[in-house]
Amino acid sequence: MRPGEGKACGAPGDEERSDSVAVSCENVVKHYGEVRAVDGVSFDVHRGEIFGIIGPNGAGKTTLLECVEGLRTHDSGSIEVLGLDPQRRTRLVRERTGVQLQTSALPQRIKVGEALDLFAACYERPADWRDLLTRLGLGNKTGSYVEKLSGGQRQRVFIAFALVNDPGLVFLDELTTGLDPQARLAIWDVIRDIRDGGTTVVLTTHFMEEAERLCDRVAIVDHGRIVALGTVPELIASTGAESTMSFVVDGSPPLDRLHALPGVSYAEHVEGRVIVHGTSARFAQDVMGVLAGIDARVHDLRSQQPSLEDVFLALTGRRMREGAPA
Ligand SMILES: Nc1ncnc2c1ncn2[C@@H]1O[C@H](COP(=O)(O)OP(=O)(O)OP(=O)(O)O)[C@@H](O)[C@H]1O
Repeated sequence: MRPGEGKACGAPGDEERSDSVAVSCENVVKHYGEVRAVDGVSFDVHRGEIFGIIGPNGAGKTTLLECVEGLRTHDSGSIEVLGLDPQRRTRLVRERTGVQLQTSALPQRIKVGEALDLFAACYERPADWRDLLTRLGLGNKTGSYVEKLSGGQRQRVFIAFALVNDPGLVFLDELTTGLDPQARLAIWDVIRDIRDGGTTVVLTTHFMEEAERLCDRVAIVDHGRIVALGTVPELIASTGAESTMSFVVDGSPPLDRLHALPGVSYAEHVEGRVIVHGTSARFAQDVMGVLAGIDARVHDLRSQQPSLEDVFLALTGRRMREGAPA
C-alpha cells in the first residue's frame, strides 16, 4: 500500500488521451547528487503490451520506473501516464495504475484476505479481490498468513495488490527475482493473462529469458540511457548476430545445398558434425528443408539462436550480468 494516500477521484479538466499510448517519456533526466541515474530517456509504451525494461545492475531501471510511477520527481523532461502527468496528477495516476515494488513487505501476522481488504479500501472502485485471487490461483489462500506462503505464492499476492484497483496499467519491478524456474513460469502465465485481459504491463527484469519469452517490446538500458528498443526479434536482427544449426549425418554432408540457401553465410563439416551459420528469418526452416530432402539419416540436431544477451554484448562490449566473460 502507499502510506498516507487518500482516495482519489477524477477532477474536471483531466486531459486523458484516448490514443494508443499508455506511457510517454520524453528526454527524462534524474540525478542523485552527481550520479546521473536516468540520462535523457525517451520511449512510448503502447496500450495492451508487455513492455520490458532490462539492463545490468545500476543501469537506472528502478529509478526510471519510479519516476514514471510518480514515486520520484524527475529533474527534467516530460512523462505522461495514461495521458496524465504523474507529478501533478499523482493521486489520479495511482488510482488508475498498479505498482509492485522491487522490495515489498507486509506485517508478519496478516492474512491474505485481510491484506487485500486493506488495500482495496484505499481505492474508489476496487476490483473483486476474491475473484482476483482465484484468477491468480490463490482462491484457497484467503485465510492463510502471508508469511506461510511459498515465494511464488507471495509474489502472486503482491501482483494481486497491484491489480486490486483494476488498473489499466501495472508496473512490476523485478517480479520473479528469487523464484525457482517453475514458480517463474507460473508468474509468466499470470502476467500474460493480465495483458490478455486488457491491462498494459511495464516490467523490469534481470532475466534475459524472461524478457525474451514474455515481453512484446523491450528497452535495453545502460548507464541511464536506452541503448536499444524494439521487439526481441527486431533487436536480435539489428545486431546481425548469426543463428547456428548443427547435426550429425550418416553419409555425405549436403554442404553445397546448404551453401546455396540465401540466408546461410557458411556451412562446415567439423569433427563429424555439420555446422551451419546464417541470419535469415527462414534460416531454420530452410536448413530443415535441405535435411528433409536427403536420403542419409540425420541425428543429434541442435539449434542455437542469438539472445538479448548477445544484443547487449554487441551494443556495449560487455555482458549484462556482472562478472560474466565478454
Ligand atoms: N536513493 C538513491 N540515492 C543515491 N543513488 C541512488 C539511489 N538509488 C539508486 N541510486 C544510484 O542510481 C543508479 C541507478 O540505480 P537504479 O537502482 O535505478 O538501477 P537499476 O538498474 O534498477 O539497478 P538494479 O538492477 O540493481 O536494481 C545507480 O548508480 C545507483 O547506485
